[in-house]
Amino acid sequence: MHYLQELQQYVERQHADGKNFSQIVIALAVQSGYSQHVAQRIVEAVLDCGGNDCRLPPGCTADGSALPEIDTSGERTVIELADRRVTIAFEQCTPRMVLLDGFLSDEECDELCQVAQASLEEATVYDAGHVEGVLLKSVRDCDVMGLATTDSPVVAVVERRIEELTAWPQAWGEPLQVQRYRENGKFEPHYDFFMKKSRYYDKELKFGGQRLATLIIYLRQPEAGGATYFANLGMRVMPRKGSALFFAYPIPSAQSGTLHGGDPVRGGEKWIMTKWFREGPVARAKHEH
Ligand SMILES: O=C(O)CCC(=O)C(=O)O
Ligand SMILES: [Fe+2]
Repeated sequence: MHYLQELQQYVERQHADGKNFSQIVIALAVQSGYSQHVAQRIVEAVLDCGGNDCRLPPGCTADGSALPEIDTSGERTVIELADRRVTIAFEQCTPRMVLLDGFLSDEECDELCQVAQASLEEATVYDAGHVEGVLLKSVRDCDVMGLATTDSPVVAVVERRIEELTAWPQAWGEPLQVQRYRENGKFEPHYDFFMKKSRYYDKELKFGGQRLATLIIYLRQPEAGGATYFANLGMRVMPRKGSALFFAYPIPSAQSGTLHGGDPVRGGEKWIMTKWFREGPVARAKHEH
């Protein structure tokens, strides 16, 4: 009882200080060590807001700085971007996640696969003990290539669309990375943020800072398997051509609830394209995962 009262007082104090719903949830998660999901339930209960306030998380980190975010306010189902109407298929507050349909046209998806095809290379993966990415097929089995805006006009179009969608400068994101999974190709559950105690951490942080969020765009859907799997949420997002999945991790730890992977492909090929958003300008061309 005593403990609950302290939690309640903590939340009420934050509220009185003018913090909004998302800020209180994040502050409580950091302070208490609860997952964001549990922290959200506590704040909802204390403020008796039923979570209504969290329709539009303003997109902030624990220290109040900005995050890439997709504006889903107003219970809209469609987002009108300058060059495309996008449908909101699913959204949730914590972890912040938005699934969009029709983010790319079929032609754009095909063109991007075409552009990437000739330059695909075996993917590497970051391992805490190494400064550079390593080949580790048991963890990540797919081929990748980084796209520059000069590779095709469609890359520049998509980069601008992502910038408008997330209100995040293109320069503060890594170059788009196309990934091709063949049959049995997979990506074991992992976090996209950089691990603090790893050997690669300092090197990565120097160029653009920590990763804050991810946008996965599905370019070609496999015949079976290949869902994006959120291991701690028991949630699978099926790869559908042209759709895009956004998720953010304002706290770069397990508390973010964003442990995810790509299920093994069981038929056909799965092609995706990933954008990783950083805290600041990314100052070099090539990135490894
Ligand atoms: O293949 C997937 O669905 C997940 C890809 C992924 O985790 C990433 O690009 O960071
Ligand atoms: Fe990932």
